[in-house]
Amino acid sequence: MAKIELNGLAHSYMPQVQEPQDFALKELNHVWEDGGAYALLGPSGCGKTTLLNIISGLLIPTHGEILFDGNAVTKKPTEDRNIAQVFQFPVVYDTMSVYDNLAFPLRNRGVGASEVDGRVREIAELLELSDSLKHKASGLTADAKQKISLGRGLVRADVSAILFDEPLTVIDPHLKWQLRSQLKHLHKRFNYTMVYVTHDQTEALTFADKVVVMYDGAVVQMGTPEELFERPKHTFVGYFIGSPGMNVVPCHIDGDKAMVAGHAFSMEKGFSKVPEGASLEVGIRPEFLSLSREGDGPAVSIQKVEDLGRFRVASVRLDDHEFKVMVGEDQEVPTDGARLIVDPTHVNLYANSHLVEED
Ligand SMILES: Nc1ncnc2c1ncn2[C@@H]1O[C@H](COP(=O)(O)OP(=O)(O)OP(=O)(O)O)[C@@H](O)[C@H]1O
Repeated sequence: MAKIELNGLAHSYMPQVQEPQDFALKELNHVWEDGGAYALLGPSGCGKTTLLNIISGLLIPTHGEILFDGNAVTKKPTEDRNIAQVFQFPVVYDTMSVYDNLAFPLRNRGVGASEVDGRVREIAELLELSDSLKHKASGLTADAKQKISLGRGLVRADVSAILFDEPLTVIDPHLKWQLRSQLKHLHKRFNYTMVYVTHDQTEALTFADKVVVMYDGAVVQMGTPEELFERPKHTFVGYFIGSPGMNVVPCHIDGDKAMVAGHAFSMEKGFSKVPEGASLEVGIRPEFLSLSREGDGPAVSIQKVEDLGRFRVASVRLDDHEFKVMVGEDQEVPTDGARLIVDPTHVNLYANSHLVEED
């Protein structure tokens, strides 16, 4: 498998580029390690497919270059990049058996029959397709066909990378959960370099070692699921990752406190690097807020409480600002006299939507 380097990569679909907004993909410099599992996560239109198509060779970027193990492949066609691809909809040969479908990418490369057999059976076993190897693909359900597509993508061990474009979209929710875990297991076992496009955070967080969060054509953060949760580098990451997402409200700074609507939120750290004139916000995840009748937190009014099974989410109002607060099943939601208690170690400060590093 290969290390993938993206050097100064940017792409515009316009014939003449005039301003930054003309770029569907804004400048990007990244190294994706050999054997890493990367998820490209972001809302519709943020540039995920554009980036994947540049990696696969369907698009030549307007600027920059892409290297596989140090070799530039920027202008090479897909067939010369030695990659496997799995798409949103199944790509299978209906008239062939499941076995022959899985064997196809290997036979196509002239791999010997006994190696083909070993590899096909191993992948079939891991994807729970062993019992249907002799069946014709035409009679199978859409789910089973997509499993074959995944198997065809995973069957060759000598590819530079495997690229997945929303491969679980057509899959039934229960099987989706199972396949996500199987993919993770397959990655651990074979150490593939995997790039996986999705707009589903659960899919990205369970599958990937590193999640690349994209927003408006730019990568706003690349990190482990823990990093994205604990230290979102952009307010968008805070909103997008987590359910419910991070609370983000305007503030100003007074010493080591963030002032929100005249109330002080202690942050227990200094921020001397706040850019002058920037628009400031605090970001606090619902998990790090609580409600109590005691303490010196600001008084809030409870707007509604939603029961989500293992926990409840209280929506509370502090002047004009709404906060979501995660409440455990065994905790009380005070109906009157509620105060908002903030865990100061988990208050993040944002200037013009970007995280301000603490001193
Ligand atoms: N062939 C094209 N010609 C012109 N503009 C395009 C083309 N393909 C994509 N775009 C634009 O580029 C931007 C990024 O699109 P892209 O398909 O990469 O996003 P995405 O994150 O993959 O979205 P989705 O999840 O909906 O597939 C969008 O504004 C889109 O309209």
